[in-house]
Amino acid sequence: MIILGLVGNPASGKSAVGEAVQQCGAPWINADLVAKEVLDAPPQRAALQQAFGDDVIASTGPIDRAKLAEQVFGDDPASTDRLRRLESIVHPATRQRIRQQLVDLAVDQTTMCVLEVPLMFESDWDVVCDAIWCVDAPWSRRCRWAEKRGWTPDELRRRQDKQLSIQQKARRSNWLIHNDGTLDDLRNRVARRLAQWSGRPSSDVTWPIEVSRWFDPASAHCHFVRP
Ligand SMILES: CC(C)(COP(=O)(O)OP(=O)(O)OC[C@H]1O[C@@H](n2cnc3c(N)ncnc32)[C@H](O)[C@@H]1O)[C@@H](O)C(=O)NCCC(=O)NCCS
Ligand SMILES: Nc1ncnc2c1ncn2[C@@H]1O[C@H](COP(=O)(O)OP(=O)(O)OP(=O)(O)O)[C@@H](O)[C@H]1O
Repeated sequence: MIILGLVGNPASGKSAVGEAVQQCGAPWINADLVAKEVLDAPPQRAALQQAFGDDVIASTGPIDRAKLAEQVFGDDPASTDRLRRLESIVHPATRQRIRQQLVDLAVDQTTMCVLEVPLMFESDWDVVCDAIWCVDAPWSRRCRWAEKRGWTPDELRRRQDKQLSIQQKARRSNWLIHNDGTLDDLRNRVARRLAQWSGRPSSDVTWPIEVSRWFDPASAHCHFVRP
């Protein structure tokens, strides 16, 4: 199975690229969504309550993600300590679930899947990827998209500062996507790049696209999850 990694700045369009590749027939694993499920699982809830108290999690009811975000995405060292604590609670089970999803896809003879992990390099997921695409967009657009999630520009900046810089991410990726057009432009750029990667002229691109007809899974360089 070919694993295409997606990384980039927060609120830059990684998931939009993930959805575009998924439309080409490659299942999409989104680490943010996996981590969300893990955060609500009973062992992690119990650990969170112990670490962060009733302020972020009452004994019943959902975890207050906004309050937790306030506690961990600050600029001060105490916030960084709390973020490390949160990661130590959430990351091991998240890693395990992602690994299992990859194995399941490989067992199903999937040709290609997309693995979107904001902390791709920080958590060493890059080593399982056959290629990595890095997504970025102009700051003004990202602020607009972040605002729709209720984040201020300062909140967007603070989250970004907790990650490797976009220059470091781009340097360690195979392709930097500037998400500066429409969603249709993005989708078509993705399709053209997939065509190029599979050795087809990009003029060949006509929708619908099926990556299983374009790629030979045996060409995957990483056999980590081969059953
Ligand atoms: C603090 C939490 C509850 C805030 O939830 P919220 O719904 O506001 O954000 P969401 O989870 O959708 O993340 C949005 C973006 O924030 C950034 N972000 C999230 N966690 C981290 C982190 N540990 N370090 C740096 N940036 C992060 C990423 O760019 C991510 O795409 C949540 O982000 C969390 O549980 N984080 C720890 C788990 C984690 O590291 N997830 C990242 C993928 S493994
Ligand atoms: N080219 C575009 N034109 C218009 N809207 C876009 C474009 N690219 C992304 N968006 C929108 O911007 C928002 C943020 O995009 P997306 O969720 O893909 O970012 P992300 O990088 O995955 O964010 P994060 O990792 O922080 O969760 C979404 O609502 C998405 O639909």
